[in-house]
Amino acid sequence: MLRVRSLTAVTAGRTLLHGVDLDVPAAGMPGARTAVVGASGSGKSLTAAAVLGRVPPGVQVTGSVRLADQEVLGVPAPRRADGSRPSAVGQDPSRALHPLVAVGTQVAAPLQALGARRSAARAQALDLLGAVGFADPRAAASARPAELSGGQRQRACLALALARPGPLLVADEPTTALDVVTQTRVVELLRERTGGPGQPALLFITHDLAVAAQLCQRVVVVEGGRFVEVAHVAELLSAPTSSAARALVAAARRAHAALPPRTLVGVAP
Ligand SMILES: Nc1ncnc2c1ncn2[C@@H]1O[C@H](COP(=O)(O)OP(=O)(O)OP(=O)(O)O)[C@@H](O)[C@H]1O
Repeated sequence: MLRVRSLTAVTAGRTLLHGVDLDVPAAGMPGARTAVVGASGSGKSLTAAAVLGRVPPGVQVTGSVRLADQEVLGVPAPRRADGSRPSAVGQDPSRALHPLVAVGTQVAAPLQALGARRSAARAQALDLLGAVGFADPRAAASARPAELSGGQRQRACLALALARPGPLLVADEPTTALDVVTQTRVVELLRERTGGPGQPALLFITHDLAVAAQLCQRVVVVEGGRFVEVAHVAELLSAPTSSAARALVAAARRAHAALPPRTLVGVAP
């Protein structure tokens, strides 16, 4: 579904991404939920930005990003053909939400655009808001984004991204502003709604290998703008080969040990 080749990002003579390659298979195939994991500043968000056509000004990218067989490098997602337009949930939810429009109206809009009647779209939007963890979906639906907390806005963005059908969901640290319980719920939701037949594939960006391991079958480890290891999550946890992967595994194990059992499933003790 997604094929990135020789992706290089340069700014002011500094190379930020060194010709990286990345594949995310179509939903229903092994690896349809793939995580890019690395320390802060390693190049994760730039990779996601290149896939979404949102590279910051002053950063030049070269190489190839093919999504559903279309070359999309440098083309912002809204300007792409339907079949090659990914949906996104990111670190900064204010980018995705219109500040003046009620959240429920925003989540219902793509459902209506797909042909649902207004009342059906509204009901589905309430279901999605409930699924992302709003205890009172009606109150969330009638709120403007500024009336929500940062974590609530992030969940509203996730509901919006799930309402938009697409070949790929790019989720860049979508759980950072969330408490552990809500984080677990959002990870479960992403596992239910991505990667299966008829669902979008998932490119999941995180610094937290433990979260990636709960959700994704394949992990790509990034360090200093290079993709240093690609492995099945179980292989990576049991036998990491790069120093970056070993550090991530050690950090995930420490976090796992510090949290109650079952909070982080999928990471061996
Ligand atoms: N607009 C920009 N101009 C110049 N350098 C940038 C720009 N955006 C990112 N960088 C640099 O590119 C490198 C990779 O940044 P990126 O945002 O991809 O990191 P990251 O792995 O997502 O980190 P984090 O987990 O902290 O979000 C960093 O060294 C960063 O300073």
